[in-house]
Amino acid sequence: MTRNPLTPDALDPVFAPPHDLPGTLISIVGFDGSGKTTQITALAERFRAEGRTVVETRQPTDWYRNEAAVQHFHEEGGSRERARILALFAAADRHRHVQEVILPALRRGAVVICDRYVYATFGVFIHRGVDPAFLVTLNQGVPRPDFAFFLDLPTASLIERLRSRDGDKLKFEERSPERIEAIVSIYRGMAGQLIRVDGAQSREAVTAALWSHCHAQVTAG
Ligand SMILES: Nc1ncnc2c1ncn2[C@@H]1O[C@H](COP(=O)(O)OP(=O)(O)OP(=O)(O)O)[C@@H](O)[C@H]1O
Ligand SMILES: Cc1cn([C@H]2C[C@H](O)[C@@H](COP(=O)(O)O)O2)c(=O)[nH]c1=O
Repeated sequence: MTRNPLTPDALDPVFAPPHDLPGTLISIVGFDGSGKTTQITALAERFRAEGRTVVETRQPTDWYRNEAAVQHFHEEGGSRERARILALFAAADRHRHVQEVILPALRRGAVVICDRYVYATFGVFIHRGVDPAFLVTLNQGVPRPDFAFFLDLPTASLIERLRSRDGDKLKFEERSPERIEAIVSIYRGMAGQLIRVDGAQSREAVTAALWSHCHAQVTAG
């Protein structure tokens, strides 16, 4: 599979100018099993305890996930041509989710915590041979998160967690250490766009690290 490099500034044109809405957008990315769901639940609990309205959401949405071709692609893999087609669908799903869920919640002043977001589409589709510039074009105009975190873990730890959670029911990428490594390297290449957090720490330590980055600004909002 061809892997095109993602240059450090390549992601910048994807984002709209900084939003001035009363809410806060937080994205948490990382390979499957890195602890995103666990941390989103923990952060949401903390923000609610501070009296904030929180919207927990995710991309891709079920509109994308429930499509048979998508499920086949994630379970069994597929060609670069198929990946390009699904990249179009994933971008449509993202723009729809931004317009219908994220922006309305930010306008209401909510803390929106999004599992994955646009970063993950680069991880998945560059690995499958899609040109990064094409992905930038498709996804252009999405709001830049106020905070975007990357939960970084060694491949062996990811595999251990996925196996203990899902047994043998692993997806195409999850079944191969080389594929995991390739996708995680794409996330690491987005340094500068993402705040890296050591996801191998205890659940509580990861939550504390995320909280320390964002709580002051968010609870003041
Ligand atoms: N810090 C941690 N230490 C040990 N185990 C953890 C930690 N965080 C999460 N886990 C466990 O690892 C597994 C994966 O966590 P979780 O479901 O939160 O990851 P995820 O990134 O949301 O996964 P996916 O993308 O596949 O939905 C779960 O069984 C969870 O209980
Ligand atoms: C297009 C697209 C796909 N993904 C992928 C990455 C994951 O393998 C699955 C979602 O898995 P989850 O563990 O159920 O969250 O979809 C993505 O994350 N972003 C995309 O744009």
